Amino acid sequence: MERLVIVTGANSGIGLALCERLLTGDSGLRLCLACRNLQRAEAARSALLTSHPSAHVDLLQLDVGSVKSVLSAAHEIKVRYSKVDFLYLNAGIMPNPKVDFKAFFRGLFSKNVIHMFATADGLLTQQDHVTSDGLQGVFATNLFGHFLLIRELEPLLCQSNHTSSVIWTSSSNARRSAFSLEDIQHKEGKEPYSSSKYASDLLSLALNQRMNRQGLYSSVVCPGMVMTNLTYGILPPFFWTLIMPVMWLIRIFTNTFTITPYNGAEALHWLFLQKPQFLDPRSKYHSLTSGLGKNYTQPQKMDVDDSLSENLYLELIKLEKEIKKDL
Ligand SMILES: NC(=O)C1=CN([C@@H]2O[C@H](COP(=O)(O)OP(=O)(O)OC[C@H]3O[C@@H](n4cnc5c(N)ncnc54)[C@H](OP(=O)(O)O)[C@@H]3O)[C@@H](O)[C@H]2O)C=CC1
Ligand SMILES: CC(C)CCC[C@@H](C)[C@H]1CC[C@H]2C3=C(CC[C@]12C)[C@@]1(C)CCC(=O)C[C@@H]1CC3
Repeated sequence: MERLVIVTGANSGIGLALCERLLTGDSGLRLCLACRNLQRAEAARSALLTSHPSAHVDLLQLDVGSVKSVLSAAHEIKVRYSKVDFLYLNAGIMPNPKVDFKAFFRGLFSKNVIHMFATADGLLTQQDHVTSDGLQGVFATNLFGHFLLIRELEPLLCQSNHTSSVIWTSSSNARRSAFSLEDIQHKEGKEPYSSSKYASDLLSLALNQRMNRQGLYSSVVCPGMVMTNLTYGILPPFFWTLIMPVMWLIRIFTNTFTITPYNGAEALHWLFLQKPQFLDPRSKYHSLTSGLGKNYTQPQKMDVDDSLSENLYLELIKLEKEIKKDL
C-alpha cells in the first residue's frame, strides 16, 4: 500500500532536500508538502516533479505558528488520507539572530573550539515575537504547532497493525540550561531557539513513553550546520560570501559541518529506512559528513530525563486546553 509522508517546512532547505531524497529512493510513496506559503510550496512541487515526473506530490497549507491553521490543516489531512506513515516535523525559525562575537573569539582560542562550531553554545541569541494566539513565536512554530498537529492526527497515526513515525528536526543547539519547565515558552530568556529544540528532544521522549503501545514512534534528528535560509539570516550576505571558504575548511575538522541541505537531510532519510521499533528513544540521530564528503548517521545520547519530559508533556496538554477554550 502507498505510504504517506508529510513534511512540514518542505519548500526549502533541509525539508526540500529530504523530499528530493525520499522520491529518489522510493518513487511509489505519496508526499504531502505542508507549507505556510502555497506559492513557495508550488515552486517546490514543480522542482520535485521535474526530477521525478511520475511522483505523487500533494500540497497542504499549514502555518505551524498559528493554532487555527494547524487545526484546519489537520482536518484537511483527515479528509484526504486514511493513515499517516511518516510525519516530519521540520518547519522551524530563528528570528532576529545575533552572534556574540566576543564569545566567538574567546571560543576560537579555547580547547572548546570544535564544540563551539558544532553547537554554537553561548554564541547565539534571538529576539522573539508574540503570535496572534498570544504565544511566543519560536515556541509556537518550532514546538507547539507540531505538538497540536500530532494530537489532532492521532487517529491517523495510531492505527491497529500499523506503525507510524514522527521525526523532529532538532539541533545540536538544543541545550538543557536554555530550557525551564517554569517558562516553557522562553518568555524570559534570549535563547528561545535553543529552548524550543531542547523541548522537542524532551517531547519526543514523552511521546515514545506514551504512544509506542499504540504504534506511534518519535525520533529526533540533528542535521548539522547547513547553509539554508535560516543560517543565511544569521550574518549579512556579504559576510557569508567572505567566510564560505573558511566554512568548507572547518568541515575538515568537524563532521557536523554538513553544509549542504542534501547532506543535512542524511539522518532524516536514514530514519525513513529504519524499523522505528529498533530506534533508541533517548538518542538524537545526527547527520554527519566526513572531511572526504562521505555522509553517515550517528546516534548520540540526549541530555533528557523521564520526569522532565513527562512534565513538559503535561504542561503542553494544559496549554492546549487553554488555547482551545479561547478559540
Ligand atoms: N540550517 C541548519 O544549520 C540547521 C537547521 N535546523 C532545523 O532544520 C529545520 C529546517 O530549517 P532549514 O532548512 O535550515 O531552514 P529553511 O529556512 O530553509 O527552512 C525552514 C522551513 O520552515 C518553514 N517555516 C517556517 N516557519 C513556518 C511556519 N510558521 N509554518 C510553516 N512552515 C514554516 C519555512 O517556510 P518559508 O519558506 O515560508 O519561510 C521553510 O520551509 C528547522 O527546524 C531548523 O531549526 C537544525 C539544525 C541546524
Ligand atoms: C565569524 C566566522 C568566521 C564564523 C561564524 C560562524 C557562526 C556564524 C557559526 C558557528 C557555529 C554555527 C552554528 C549555527 C549557525 C552558524 C554558526 C553560529 C547553528 C546554530 C544554526 C542552527 C542550528 O540549529 C545549529 C547550528 C550550530 C552551529
